[in-house]
Amino acid sequence: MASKGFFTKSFLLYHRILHRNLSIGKLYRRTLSAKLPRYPSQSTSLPSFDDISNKTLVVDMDEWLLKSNSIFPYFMLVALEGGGYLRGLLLLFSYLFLYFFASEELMLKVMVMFSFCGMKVDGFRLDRAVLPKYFLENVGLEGFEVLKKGLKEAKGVVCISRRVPRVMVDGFLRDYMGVKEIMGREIGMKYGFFSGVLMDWNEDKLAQKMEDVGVDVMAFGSCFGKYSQQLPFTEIYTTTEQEKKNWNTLPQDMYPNPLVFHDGRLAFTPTPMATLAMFVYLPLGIVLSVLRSLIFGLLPYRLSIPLSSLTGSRSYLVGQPPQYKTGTNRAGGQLFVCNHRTLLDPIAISAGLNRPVTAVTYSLSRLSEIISPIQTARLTRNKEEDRRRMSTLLARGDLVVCPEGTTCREKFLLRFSPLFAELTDKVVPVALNTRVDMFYGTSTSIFKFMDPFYFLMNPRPEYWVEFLEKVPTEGRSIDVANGIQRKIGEALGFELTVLTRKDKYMMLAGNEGIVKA
Ligand SMILES: O=P(O)(O)OC[C@H](O)CO
Repeated sequence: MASKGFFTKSFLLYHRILHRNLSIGKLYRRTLSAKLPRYPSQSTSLPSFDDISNKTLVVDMDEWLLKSNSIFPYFMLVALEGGGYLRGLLLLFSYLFLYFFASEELMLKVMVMFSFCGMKVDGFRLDRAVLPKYFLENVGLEGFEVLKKGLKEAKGVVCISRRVPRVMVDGFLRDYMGVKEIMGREIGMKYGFFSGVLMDWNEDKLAQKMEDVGVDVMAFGSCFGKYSQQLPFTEIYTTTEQEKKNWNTLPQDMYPNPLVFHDGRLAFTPTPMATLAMFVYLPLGIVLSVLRSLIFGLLPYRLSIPLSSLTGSRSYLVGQPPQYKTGTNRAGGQLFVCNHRTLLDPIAISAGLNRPVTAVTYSLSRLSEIISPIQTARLTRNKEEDRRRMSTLLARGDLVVCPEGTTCREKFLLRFSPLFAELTDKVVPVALNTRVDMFYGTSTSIFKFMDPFYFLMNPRPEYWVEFLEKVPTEGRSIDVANGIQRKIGEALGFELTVLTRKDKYMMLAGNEGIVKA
């Protein structure tokens, strides 16, 4: 009996090994052979899989979805936006120092340590507020098509990130790509803070996941070839970095969820060289920012505009500003309604008109109010009180209102709050646009009083101001507000949304955006 049992067990073991080796052999050949089902490098067509309803796709984010394999910029964003300039500088120097002799794994561990060590776990939102923009700009269209098809038709999709830690990719994959199952490396935590220690990639966890999923698993990413002996993939698709260079970048209009809001100061991808250039430029940027602030704060517009253009900034006036004087309509002044790009919008309008205006504000920091070169007046968010305040101001002179209630960096217009339409019989819509090349002049952080300085710190900040035809405010105020939103949207080529200030702050900062004075 015992020997029979022994033989049965031996036979089963032998069968299992043989079966496994045959499968491995098959996979191994596919992985090494030139006939490997490689993804066509210059084609947008998908690998030839038709019915995938019974299959699960495992997609390696770094190797399949992203065009560039360089992950330094994501760590620099965490270091700079989450930690500050000193942390960013330390990360940059350590990276440049280790670049020539450290292994990829050591570099990764050092980058994680410098970016995360000591950062608070609670409230870590960079994966939702800052990083998605940069990941999206690096998504390859060809790789994305596979993921999209998988999410639509396959039994399941698992996205894995073997290098960039899970806390960094979670927001991007979940909110913008629509992936629900995400596996990645973890970072150690202690007492509510990141320790900065990068945990090893857990191959067993992936193997376990695959076992739960079943046998029909298609893998996308070269790394899977190495692990084909342990993991039960039926097909492996790979690509090389060279091939990915020929991939197209995912166009913005194909983002599964549009990127309306994002946060963070940096307006460029912080590669090592770009970051170094930014640090070298920073002292000059600070001088420029102070100089430009003084120019606009102290000099009349006929001097400040040409002088500031000598410092590199540009303002463009599209079309003619309205030709009339203050006090010619029944309300006293003229009501200007604009979209909101930065805190400097009313100043840009005032410069375009070449006369002072008053701007109504909501949740503006006390410092911004004090240093503002034009008069500002607070709103309360109490409709009756705000109507009263705005009517009084309008009776005294020209008034600028940004009915979106918060700034938007991308080519979208938020919902226009309709109160302004109840104040006067005609309003002048103003379409505004800005361009920055190094720093964003808006934020949701506690340091938002720095916003205008950051805008003016850019090497070449630009403003476009376009005064549109006057619009009568007849009919329901909400229709008037929507009509003006549409007019400004058409002038700028921006998309209209019904999103609000609250939506923006909830998404980026996890609060309602009420700044304490
Ligand atoms: O800083 P934001 O983008 O919330 O906009 C602030 C508003 O201009 C305050 O009135």
